[in-house]
Amino acid sequence: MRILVVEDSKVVSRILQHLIAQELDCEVDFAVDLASAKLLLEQKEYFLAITDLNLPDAQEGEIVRLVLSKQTPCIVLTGSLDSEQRKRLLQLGIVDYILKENRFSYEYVVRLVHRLQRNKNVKVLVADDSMVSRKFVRSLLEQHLYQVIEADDGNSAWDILQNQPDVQLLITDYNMPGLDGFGLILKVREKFSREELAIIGLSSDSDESLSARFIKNGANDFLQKPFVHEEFHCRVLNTLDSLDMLRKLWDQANLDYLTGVYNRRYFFGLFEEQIKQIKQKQGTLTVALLDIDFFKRVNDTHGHDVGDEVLVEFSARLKHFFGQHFTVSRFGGEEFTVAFKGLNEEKVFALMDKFRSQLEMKPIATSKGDMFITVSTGIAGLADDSLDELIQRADKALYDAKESGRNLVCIEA
Ligand SMILES: Nc1nc2c(ncn2[C@@H]2O[C@H](COP(=O)(O)OP(=O)(O)OP(=O)(O)O)[C@@H](O)[C@H]2O)c(=O)[nH]1
Repeated sequence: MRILVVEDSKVVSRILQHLIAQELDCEVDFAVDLASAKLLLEQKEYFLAITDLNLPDAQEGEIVRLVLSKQTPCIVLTGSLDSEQRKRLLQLGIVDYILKENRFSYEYVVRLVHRLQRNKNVKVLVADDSMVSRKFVRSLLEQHLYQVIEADDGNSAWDILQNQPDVQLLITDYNMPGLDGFGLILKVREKFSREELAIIGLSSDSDESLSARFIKNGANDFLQKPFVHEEFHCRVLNTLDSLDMLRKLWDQANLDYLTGVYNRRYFFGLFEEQIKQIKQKQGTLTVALLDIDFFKRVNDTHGHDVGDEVLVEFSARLKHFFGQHFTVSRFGGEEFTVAFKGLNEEKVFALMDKFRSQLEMKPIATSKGDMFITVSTGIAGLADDSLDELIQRADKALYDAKESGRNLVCIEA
């Protein structure tokens, strides 16, 4: 990714250069006037440009028109801006303008660029029965490079969310025929948690209690129509930053830091809950407990880092083999579980034995060369006991597999 900075002040260029190098993974070209910016824009393709408004050879903001004529998103960084200039720039379709006021201004620029990089992969659903309003919101979102999907009422928004669960932000109007904004949010929050989907409510209704009601019903934020560009973008930016933060927190709490598979805490949280339903419906749950054989030798012979590499690749294989349909977790050290809902012990045995033999045949590539490893596995099916007791029974079967020579799968006796 390549960024163009057009700035005649050496101090500002240096600050930007420093912050970009620290925070962003991209290449940067600097131009000090319109002429050199023109040359660069003819030679190279830019993800976006950050430009000063007044340059030594172009005092009237010509640089903005030039950048936009190349279909390059443009952020204006300027010392001052009157309300006429502001209006004109927004109408031209710049991403945003930032006043050079203090260090937070430059940090905001970098945060914005960072966000724009990610926005290309962020889907936003806009639900509004007014086409004019929908198109306006779409145009604002597209200036910030989001992928935009439109729905003209609450019910079609709900259908889209069912089919496209990777939508990260829903922007919904209040008054819509059929299912209104509140009805939609209530339905959505039954299925999508705050880590999965963020919601911003919109309304032109003058009822002043609407914003609080939207938020109490599960929206993250609310915007009163008509709104100005800047407020819209700041709120979307903040909402998505909070979503990212929540997701990071969720990952830290539920995923194993080394291998990225679920951790013990997630496993117990999920199955303590599910076990009740499985028992009520007389369903089946089988757990396999896996332990890499002689793993201590890998660490002792090649070092802890190589041990880590083996754990990472072992988890990746486990996830690849089972992860699409079943729950793979790391319980700690070199011990893992796979939980199989709806499969009995015999079926799980067949799957685990296939995994075991594939692992034995294909060495793991590490920085110290290829390594053959094997795994022992114990299997137990849910009976009339607790999750802890189920794990203990799988552990006993694992002990049998180790005692019987390792590289084996055993079902509880
Ligand atoms: N590299 C690495 N090693 C770990 C990690 N967690 C635990 N271990 C090591 O895993 C090893 C487990 O060894 P043991 O429990 O003695 O078992 P083993 O050598 O696999 O032998 P068996 O299980 O009896 O086949 C120990 O050396 C731990 O230090 C980790 O996150 N990274």
